[in-house]
Amino acid sequence: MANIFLGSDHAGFGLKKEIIDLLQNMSLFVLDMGCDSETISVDYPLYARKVVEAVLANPENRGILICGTGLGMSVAANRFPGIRAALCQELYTAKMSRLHNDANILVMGGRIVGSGLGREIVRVWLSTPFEGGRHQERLNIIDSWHPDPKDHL
Ligand SMILES: O=C(CO)[C@H](O)[C@H](O)[C@H](O)COP(=O)(O)O
Repeated sequence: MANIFLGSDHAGFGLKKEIIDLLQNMSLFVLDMGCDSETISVDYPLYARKVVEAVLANPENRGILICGTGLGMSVAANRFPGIRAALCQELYTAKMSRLHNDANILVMGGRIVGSGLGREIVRVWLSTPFEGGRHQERLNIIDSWHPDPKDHL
């Protein structure tokens, strides 16, 4: 299984800690790229970028980003070619984001998703494969717009 890189702002810090606990219990390699506190206000794009760079370094890598709503993190991460960041606040979207979109970053809102649901979303997201086929052809169209993602880092 891939290495998993996590990032949050202050609003996502609590849920991120829950998810790290889950992933470590699953014996996965996990790296927390910050932030480190829920009491100090920070800027989510800085943490989105750290995780984006780690995910783009190896196609096997995955990322999980958490802010208050998940919106800021998904907007920031999806600015980067090669990133397919999926904002998932329930299980169906989490499953489909892997089956159809080959999402390489999962985004959640720490002020929306509780720890029980958040853990289930992560379990489903990590265990669902990409279907390929017509979905790969659609992703190829997107990738053709920016052939080398590293040019945009
Ligand atoms: O989506 C977001 C930003 O667009 C996130 O939810 C942030 O976590 C949120 O904006 C942080 O809000 P705060 O009032 O600065 O805690």
